[in-house]
Amino acid sequence: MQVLPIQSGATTKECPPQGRLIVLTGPSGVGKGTLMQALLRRHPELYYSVSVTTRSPRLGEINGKSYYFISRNKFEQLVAQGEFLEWAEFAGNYYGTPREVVLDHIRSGKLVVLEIELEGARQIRATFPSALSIFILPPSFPELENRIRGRAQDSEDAIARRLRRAQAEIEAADEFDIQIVNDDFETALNDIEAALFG
Ligand SMILES: Nc1ncnc2c1ncn2[C@@H]1O[C@H](COP(=O)(O)OP(=O)(O)OP(=O)(O)O)[C@@H](O)[C@H]1O
Ligand SMILES: Nc1nc2c(ncn2[C@@H]2O[C@H](COP(=O)(O)O)[C@@H](O)[C@H]2O)c(=O)[nH]1
Repeated sequence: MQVLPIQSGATTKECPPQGRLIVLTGPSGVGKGTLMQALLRRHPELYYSVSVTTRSPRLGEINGKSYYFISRNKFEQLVAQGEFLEWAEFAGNYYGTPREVVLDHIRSGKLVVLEIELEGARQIRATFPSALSIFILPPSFPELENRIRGRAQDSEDAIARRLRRAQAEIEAADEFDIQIVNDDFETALNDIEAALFG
């Protein structure tokens, strides 16, 4: 049987060839989460990896669905135990992708989708060369700021930190397999579908 090596951190495992890791990345506020939710509604067969974070829940966010919300101490403990496929600090908080559950779903043949920031996406590209990585771009920087502010869920300080980081993130777009501009939402969603399903 043909096998696909999965390289994840220090370990190398094998799994059947049909599973695949898909990474959606791009600056904060560009619309990754909204696109992801729409994609999951259209394709319930996709497995969405719920991340772990030390950020406080926003209004309406549900533990275990939006994120697993944990303390910094607990997060650092999980890092030391090698529990993350990738992790990064972003705008003052930690974020990470649980390792085993994602590997299990890839092994069982699922398309596993991650919605993560730049540093984590780079880690995945390095450890999973076969992953498909999609970078979502805003139509313009002022529009990105409008979207972050329009979401009205972050403090002024958090918005400033996210915008400061966004410029460098946008400059990294070419590192990834596919670049999609999220101007018209339906067009961007169709472009993601085309990248995933041909
Ligand atoms: N094509 C679009 N046109 C206009 N507004 C959009 C578009 N796509 C998303 N938005 C809006 O932009 C805001 C930010 O979107 P979203 O929260 O999905 O961004 P994000 O990239 O997931 O941010 P973060 O990385 O911080 O979680 C939301 O209010 C969303 O409704
Ligand atoms: N490296 C990782 N980044 C992640 C993960 N889960 C989410 N994110 C990204 O963090 C920022 C901020 O998210 P927010 O919910 O606080 O707005 C955003 O770019 C997310 O895509 C993860 O597991 N690893």
